[in-house]
Amino acid sequence: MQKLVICGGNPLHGEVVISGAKNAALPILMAALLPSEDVQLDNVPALQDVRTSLKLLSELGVTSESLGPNSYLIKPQGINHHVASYDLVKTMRASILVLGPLLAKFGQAQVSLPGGCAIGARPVNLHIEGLRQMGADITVENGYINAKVDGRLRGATILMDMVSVTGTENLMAAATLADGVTIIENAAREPEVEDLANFLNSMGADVRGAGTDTITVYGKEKLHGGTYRVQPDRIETGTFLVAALATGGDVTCRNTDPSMLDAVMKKLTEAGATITKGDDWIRIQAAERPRPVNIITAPHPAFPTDMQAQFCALNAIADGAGWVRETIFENRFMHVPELRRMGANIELEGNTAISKGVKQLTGAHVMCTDLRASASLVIAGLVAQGETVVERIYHIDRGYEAIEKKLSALGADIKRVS
Ligand SMILES: CC(=O)N[C@H]1[C@@H](OP(=O)(O)OP(=O)(O)OC[C@H]2O[C@@H](n3ccc(=O)[nH]c3=O)[C@H](O)[C@@H]2O)O[C@H](CO)[C@@H](O)[C@@H]1O
Ligand SMILES: C=C(OP(=O)(O)O)C(=O)O
Repeated sequence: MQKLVICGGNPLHGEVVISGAKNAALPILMAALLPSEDVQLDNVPALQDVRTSLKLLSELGVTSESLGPNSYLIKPQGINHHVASYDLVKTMRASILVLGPLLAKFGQAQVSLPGGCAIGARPVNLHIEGLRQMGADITVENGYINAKVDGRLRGATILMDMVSVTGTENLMAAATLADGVTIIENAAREPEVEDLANFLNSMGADVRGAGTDTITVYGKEKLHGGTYRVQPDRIETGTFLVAALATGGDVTCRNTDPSMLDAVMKKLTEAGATITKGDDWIRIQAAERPRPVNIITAPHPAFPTDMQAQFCALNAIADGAGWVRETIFENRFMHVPELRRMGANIELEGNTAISKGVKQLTGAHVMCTDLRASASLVIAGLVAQGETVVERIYHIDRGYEAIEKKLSALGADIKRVS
């Protein structure tokens, strides 16, 4: 099994090019089965989750052709199978995003229940309830969601009980081929939802209001093909910004979008960073030991849960006490015991991680438990004294393209070993 070996202590300096967003690319790939013509997707990140998505699509009968390292031609004409099996769904929860598009286009879908994962139970009841309101007949048996509808899904007004990102995306994508108008209330406002809406509209869909809490979709009989560029990854950007500040560096993230990162940049500034930005870049300069910050995760535009683990690593070395409260997932502090192995002084009280910053972390063997927990361990390794060995890095490869290469180019001493 591969590991990352990091010798900490080098401040990060230079420029890093940000990849396309995992959490935008995955729903877009699944929605690429909706049209009746080919779709070209650009700026698709080279990630394990993308390879899993292409495999899932290929099992359905979608063929894809690589047009370069980050571009694919998706050909949805050959779909002859409507089942997303447990073997693939268990490795990537976002597989659930195939449910809405398959049902809308073919009137049937069988998708394995994703089940719980390290960060929480993560049920999909809102996806199922919304599709039922659109006329689908859905049963859950033997670990599979079996969905069918006679004819087309029907437009409906759906009030979501909770804000759900993939729930909103599944219903929005399904609604593009429904008969009539669908209104999704209490919709997620995450930038990835907007990116999916823009992609759907580029194929002739009529989706309005994405980025607000009410999305209206005017259903069409069919969608056409096209070309679309996936938005930059705001979480990868945020991760590099935190790594730069933690190491006392000076880093510019290129090919990104600062408008998606207000809450993160606010906390970085509170932590003592100087931030400058342009339309598609952000520069962070560290001046002193980071100051501690207090964070509450919440749906966009508030602070993203996908960035809290990285800030736990930052607070661990900050000059004073700070806390991080997680309100989205019930078990998203798996990184804390690992950070403690490196000398961090962090206490867990319910859903809050309270940290008393230490001057120096020390290298240790640590283990990844989930994607962003892995990122926090890498950041801790970059600042720790001595060698840190990060194990089970398949988690990090789900969501960070060539992380060790990008960090090495910024001056980090990091290598991947088998
Ligand atoms: C592929 C992708 O885009 N993943 C992101 C997406 O996950 P995902 O879309 O799975 O997360 P949700 O927004 O759905 O989850 C938010 C909360 O709602 C709950 N819930 C959700 C659906 C449902 O049917 N019932 C229910 O109770 C969840 O358990 C969780 O407590 O948004 C999360 C929250 O920003 C991010 O951390 C993930 O990186
Ligand atoms: C939790 C995440 O992803 P997923 O929903 O795919 O597990 C993430 O991107 O941080």
